[in-house]
Amino acid sequence: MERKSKRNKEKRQKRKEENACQPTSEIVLYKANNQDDPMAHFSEFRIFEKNGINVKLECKRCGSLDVGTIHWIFDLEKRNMKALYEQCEWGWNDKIKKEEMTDDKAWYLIARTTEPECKPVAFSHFRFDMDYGDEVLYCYELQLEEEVRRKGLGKFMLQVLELIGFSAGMKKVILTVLKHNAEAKAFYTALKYTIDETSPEDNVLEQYSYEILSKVNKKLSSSSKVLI
Ligand SMILES: CC(=O)SCCNC(=O)CCNC(=O)[C@H](O)C(C)(C)COP(=O)(O)OP(=O)(O)OC[C@H]1O[C@@H](n2cnc3c(N)ncnc32)[C@H](O)[C@@H]1OP(=O)(O)O
Repeated sequence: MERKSKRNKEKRQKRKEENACQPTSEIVLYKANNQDDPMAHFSEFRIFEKNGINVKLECKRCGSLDVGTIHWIFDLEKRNMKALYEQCEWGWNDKIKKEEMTDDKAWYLIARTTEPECKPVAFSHFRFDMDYGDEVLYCYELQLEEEVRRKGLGKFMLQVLELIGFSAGMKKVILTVLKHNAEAKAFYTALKYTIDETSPEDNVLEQYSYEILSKVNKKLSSSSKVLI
């Protein structure tokens, strides 16, 4: 008994010390959002060469993207998602979507073919943000051109997002998926994303056309490394 209570006391003390060492949410988010390049620590993950795809990843704030890239991002989003949005109460609105996608908080992970073409073929719009009191990497979009799908690039990019988010101290990677987007649902399920506790549940009064999925940062403790 005595040993146990002593151990409990030690545990409580350790937890107290750990909590005292935890930076506040504001600091964690400030640091995450003020990085020059969230991929700086993961240069080895910039290249994806598999199944006939040869692309390079770059990670930039929306404000650092050139007009041509922003135009392509919106065009791909519209080609991939407009019909799905229109199948539910969300509907599609160019102006609202453009505003969301060019918000100051928006970060982009972009895959381009190698030189000399440097043609963009896939992107993710993500943000470091607070969500119900948690610091999260919110994956707003992961969009691939049709010709590069089902070759492992989506999986690779999502894993890079996890690396970026978890190493910046985010508690989870979270996203919203339309329930009738069967391909995306199969993809996130294959990558072990599960229903987030904040996902709304259908009831007799209200049915939701979307669900919120997440993957938790299991290693988040004082002993894990926040790299920035
Ligand atoms: C938060 C959001 O952005 S939701 C919207 C997601 N984006 C879209 O719906 C746009 C159109 N689709 C896409 O851009 C892509 O197909 C994505 C992002 C959904 C998936 O990326 P991909 O590169 O095609 O997937 P990837 O090849 O990495 O697949 C990994 C695994 O996911 C599963 N998977 C992926 N696509 C499918 C599919 N269409 N049907 C069934 N399972 C699938 C498989 O288990 C696959 O492994 P396998 O190929 O060894 O069987």
